[in-house]
Amino acid sequence: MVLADLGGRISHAIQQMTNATVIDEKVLNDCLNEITRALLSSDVQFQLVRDMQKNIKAIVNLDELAAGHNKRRIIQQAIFNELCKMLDPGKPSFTPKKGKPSIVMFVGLQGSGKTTTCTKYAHYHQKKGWKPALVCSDTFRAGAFDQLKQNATKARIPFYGSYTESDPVKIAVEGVETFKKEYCDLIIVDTSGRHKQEAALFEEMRQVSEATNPDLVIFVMDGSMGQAAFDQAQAFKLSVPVGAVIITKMDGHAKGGGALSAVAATKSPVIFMGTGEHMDEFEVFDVKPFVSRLLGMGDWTGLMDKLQDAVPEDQQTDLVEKFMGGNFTLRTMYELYQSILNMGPLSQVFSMMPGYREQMIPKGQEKESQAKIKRCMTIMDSMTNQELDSTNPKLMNESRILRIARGSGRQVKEVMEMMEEYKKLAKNMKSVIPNKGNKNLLSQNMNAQQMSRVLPPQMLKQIGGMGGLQSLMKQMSSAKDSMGMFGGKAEKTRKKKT
Ligand SMILES: Nc1nc2c(ncn2[C@@H]2O[C@H](COP(=O)(O)OP(=O)(O)OP(=O)(O)O)[C@@H](O)[C@H]2O)c(=O)[nH]1
Repeated sequence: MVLADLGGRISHAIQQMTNATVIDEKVLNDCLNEITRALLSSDVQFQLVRDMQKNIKAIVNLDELAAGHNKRRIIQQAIFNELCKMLDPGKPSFTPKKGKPSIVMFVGLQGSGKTTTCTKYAHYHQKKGWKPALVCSDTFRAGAFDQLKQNATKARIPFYGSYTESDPVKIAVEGVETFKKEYCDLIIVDTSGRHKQEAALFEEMRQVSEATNPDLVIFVMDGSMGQAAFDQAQAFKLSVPVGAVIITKMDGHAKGGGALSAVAATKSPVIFMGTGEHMDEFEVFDVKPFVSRLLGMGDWTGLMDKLQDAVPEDQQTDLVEKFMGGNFTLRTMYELYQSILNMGPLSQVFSMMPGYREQMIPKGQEKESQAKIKRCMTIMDSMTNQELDSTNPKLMNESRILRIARGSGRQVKEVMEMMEEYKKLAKNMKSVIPNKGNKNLLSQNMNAQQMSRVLPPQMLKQIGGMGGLQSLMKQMSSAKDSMGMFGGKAEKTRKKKT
């Protein structure tokens, strides 16, 4: 069962229980049995599921619950807490410190997504001001060094490896020494994998670990891994001091069970998850928001963080001012597009909203829309400052349009289409801002109709048109109230991520 289905089945079981007129032993048992079946078919280890059921029953003693107690809330809370407990080993992993050299070694089976994840991890930290570097000590798979080199070059991250040296330990040590001298503060060592858990793989990992003495060993696991996840994670933990886990491919046919089992086997937390092949499809793994999302309750904290990252705080008022003041110029539209691209793939952003279902944004369509946004930005790159800052559409005469098309290498038709889109957006922006004094766009309680007018058309299409937007907004507002209880609320005192 894929992760989205697991969440769906658990929330359905809770909903069934909530619909019952009276919650008695039978209703509770039916609910817990359905959750158990869902978890087992998601490959969560049997013992973990059995313990969870036992714990919930111990907490929710229906006879002892005094009259007046809200049984539903207590049961829901117990299920939520138990799922969180399964994902929380109770101690945080080693966290590298910016400016202080740390060595992080990645281990995992071949094809788990290790090399891709090393680059994502480096890129994530680089964006936050770190100086990462990548070492390829995978001498087993032909082409491994080329892959890392290609990824690293794309992300502008320094790398080290060799086409001729066959000793992985030697390469790892040389790479680490090289980057220490260059004052890199995050030295990431990618190791080789094998298709199966083999003695040779574990011996090689042990030697690389002994020689480089990493501050943190990260076990990378394919999220679609089945029942074998527990044994696999445990085998790695027995060979090297695994301190954290990254689950990859959570976008595809991922089974939530793998994550739960890996935590139990390694007694280490999941710190990130991979949600796609692209560099930015990588998210910090926080237990409460994850379970919240699993139960279809959304992740307000993650969403707020994403929005915060996309438009830096000091520029937020600026952007809103531009919308409010009616000065929706082409430059404003450019900045808006830039923020959308900064947020990363839209499916990732929307997956944080309550009620979101993966099918809402088909993958192919998302790529097409992002490409269209980029095309528009290329066109705007060929405009003069006067054109970008003008609010007079008449300024864009034929000769200017021809010049822009030539300069950007796009067709005249595309420039005209973009101008039409701009005019529509500028008009709609004005119409949805009734109170110029109120700077808080969200507090204006826009309805779906109004919202649809200010969303770039590509974005609206991705959400599933008007119907998709309506259901999304409905679910957002109804789920907002229950968020506090599930810990998914954007806490004001939320810790700052490093
Ligand atoms: N959809 C999806 N694909 C991923 C993700 N992470 C990695 N991949 C893909 O999985 C495949 C294997 O990834 P690699 O990084 O080559 O795997 P590896 O573990 O380094 O393999 P070895 O170097 O052979 O041990 C590649 O096609 C990646 O693009 C993810 O989060 N989502």
